[in-house]
Amino acid sequence: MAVDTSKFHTTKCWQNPALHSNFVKIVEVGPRDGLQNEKTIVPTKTKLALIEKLSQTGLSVIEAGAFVSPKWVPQMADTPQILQYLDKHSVSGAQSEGITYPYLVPNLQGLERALGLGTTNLKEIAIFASASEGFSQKNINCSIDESLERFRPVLELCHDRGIRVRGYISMIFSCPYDGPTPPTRVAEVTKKLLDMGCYEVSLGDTNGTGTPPLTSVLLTTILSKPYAIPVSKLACHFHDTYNSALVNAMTALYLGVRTFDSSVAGLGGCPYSKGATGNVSTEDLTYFLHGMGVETGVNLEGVSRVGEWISKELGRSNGSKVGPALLTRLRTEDEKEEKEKEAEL
Ligand SMILES: CC(C)(COP(=O)([O-])OP(=O)([O-])OC[C@H]1O[C@@H](n2cnc3c(N)ncnc32)[C@H](O)[C@@H]1OP(=O)([O-])[O-])[C@@H](O)C(=O)NCCC(=O)NCCSC(=O)C[C@@](C)(O)CC(=O)[O-]
Repeated sequence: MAVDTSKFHTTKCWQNPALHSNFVKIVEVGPRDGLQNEKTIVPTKTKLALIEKLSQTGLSVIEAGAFVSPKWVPQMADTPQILQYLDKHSVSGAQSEGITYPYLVPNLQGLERALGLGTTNLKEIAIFASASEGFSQKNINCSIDESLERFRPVLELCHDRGIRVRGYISMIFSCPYDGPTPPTRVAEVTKKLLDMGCYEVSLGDTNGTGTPPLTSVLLTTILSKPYAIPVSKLACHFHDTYNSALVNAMTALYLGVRTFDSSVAGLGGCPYSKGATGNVSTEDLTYFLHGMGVETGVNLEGVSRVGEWISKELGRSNGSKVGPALLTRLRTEDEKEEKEKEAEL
């Protein structure tokens, strides 16, 4: 019997009747998570061009850099110049208006470096904790509890200055140093970050070892008592190392998550998690979400062109499957149209 595939395009098979929002916010992390692991230092002008190009694709949040120690992550040493540039351009009414550009901040020193620049464009920062002790030590040189204590004055100062704070948690499923991560540990750290004043917590599958059952168990644990964290406070940050980011996103979508992080061209990796590759690409995530009948506000063709451009600039292969396929199809269609026009003359 023939299958009527047209139904697949109209039936919102993911839609849980208890959840109403049909909009997903995509947080683009390419300029930070995507570039932080590049071996050769990417010129500041390339980073700025990337941010400007991404700013024209309908994305509403673009993580722009990290005020971390330049000795630890040299690639992020020019973040002050990036913040200053974006400040000037948003003030003069450039296309970046209405877009949030958050920066990673590991401690008070990082926040003070950012505030010391005297810009008006610092609207949001992100602090980053870990669900595993081993990664916490390797990444930020302290235990999970110590990191939360370091974040307290950061949150207080941000609160005074009206700066929103997002929280990240790394190694939500497993850690290369400590092995499997208990879901209750992730739930505890999530609750602590929210209680301290983060408006949202992004759950990071840093090494991409998640699967749909693991995603389901983790989210159900966080959403259920005794944690009972509202799903609107959660975002998912899936790396695609084992090619499972989209099926995990599907699982999270079904459970009500409406914010996902991704990286143009699938750029990225974490300097302190060996073998970790990039986030799910923004192109693949956008195509998948649009195919599910979800709105994102992101222009898929536009972001695919940015993915093609940055891959060439960095001299690496494009980590997106959708971007190159879509652009090839569009070019083939254009050529066909040209030939038809010529034939008519
Ligand atoms: C947290 C520290 C600073 C601790 O590093 P430390 O060495 O323990 O810090 P310290 O307080 O002892 O200071 C040592 C030196 O660093 C300086 N320093 C201290 N703080 C800063 C700062 N903010 N900015 C600039 N300089 C700083 C400080 O001034 C001093 O300089 P010195 O006296 O030697 O010249 C360090 O470990 C660090 O910067 N780590 C960042 C690592 C990182 O960026 N990792 C990647 C991002 S996390 C990630 O990718 C995961 C995520 C978010 O995407 C989600 C996921 O996928 O899981």
